[in-house]
Amino acid sequence: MINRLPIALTLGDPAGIGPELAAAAWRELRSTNQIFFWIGPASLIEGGVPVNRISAPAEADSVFAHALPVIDMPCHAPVVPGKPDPLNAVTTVASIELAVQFALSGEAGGVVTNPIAKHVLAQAGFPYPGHTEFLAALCRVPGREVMMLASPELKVVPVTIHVSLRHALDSLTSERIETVTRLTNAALKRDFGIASPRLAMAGLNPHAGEHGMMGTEEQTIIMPAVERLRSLGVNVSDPMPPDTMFSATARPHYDAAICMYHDQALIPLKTLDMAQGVNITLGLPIVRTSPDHGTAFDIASSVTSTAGRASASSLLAAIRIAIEMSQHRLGAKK
Ligand SMILES: NC(=O)C1=CN([C@@H]2O[C@H](COP(=O)(O)OP(=O)(O)OC[C@H]3O[C@@H](n4cnc5c(N)ncnc54)[C@H](O)[C@@H]3O)[C@@H](O)[C@H]2O)C=CC1
Ligand SMILES: NCC(=O)COP(=O)(O)O
Repeated sequence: MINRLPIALTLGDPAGIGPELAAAAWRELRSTNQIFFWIGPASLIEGGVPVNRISAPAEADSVFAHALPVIDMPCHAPVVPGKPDPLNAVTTVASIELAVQFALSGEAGGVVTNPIAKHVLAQAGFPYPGHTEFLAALCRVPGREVMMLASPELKVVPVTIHVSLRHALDSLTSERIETVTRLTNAALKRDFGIASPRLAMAGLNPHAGEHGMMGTEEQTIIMPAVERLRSLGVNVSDPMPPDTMFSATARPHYDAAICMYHDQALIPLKTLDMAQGVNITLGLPIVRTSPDHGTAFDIASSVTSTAGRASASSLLAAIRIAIEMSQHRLGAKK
């Protein structure tokens, strides 16, 4: 089955590597049917990549083989690569909003986001800690958002996301673990075609608490969630020692690891495979993926002066997975 619905790719922070990656991704995909369009300032696409301004996603299909389709959305302040300006936050946010609108209306197969700098948006008054929470609000499902990072070797899901470690510990509840695990289980079936998902539950403490000697959250918070999940038919492990559960011998025994906090999940994934890691938001009515890396201000440059240091591999993986997820969902509707 070929999905002809194009993917909407957002601007991200215009001073980051997003514009350069959009151009690189088009070069790589222009002769395939992995069609996407970019929502951002057409003037930022450089390096000899032809641009064709479109006004609706449906126009992307006929344009894509010859030029990068762009819904032109100018920035308010001059864009200096590597030097983010909060004045341009309004365009960054508007690009995300429009992409979500296209996905909700069925005009786009899904949304792929280029990286944003959280602190830059915060300086401009943006009230969300990241895309994940903002997208849930735009889709009117706040609190149901679940972040998954996926690579060919590993899928991880942090139960708590963009909060300090201290706050993450305080906000860890059996209810949240149960909700995140149920949504992950459902997404593995719906979006990845895994009929009977196997889930690994991480412990929180060293040695998963060592029978209560090194912490009791495994017994008081995590295990009650595990028992409830099992009563609902979810195939989930007891809390596993976090230091060994990501080893090469452990990984083949599960389809995704449920982790207690952001870095417990993202450190193993990015260490194993930052180049192909993809960030996926589960729990939304739309498909949303993103590269696993950030804005990389340290290497951002205009394409004309670039040394070509930014790799588009994670963005390409994000586009491919968005298309695959969209196909799974379209197939399920038939
Ligand atoms: N999905 C998103 O919107 C994400 C946004 N961020 C944001 O990015 C900003 C910078 O975060 P950092 O922690 O510095 O992480 P980063 O991923 O932007 O950079 C870390 C290192 O990896 C390199 N790098 C990143 N992407 C690369 C690529 N495609 N090709 C080659 N090298 C690459 C960078 O040059 C840097 O040395 C932060 O403000 C953060 O909020 C971070 C992660 C995800
Ligand atoms: N560390 C992952 C990250 O920052 C991505 O967050 P989001 O912007 O996709 O919510």
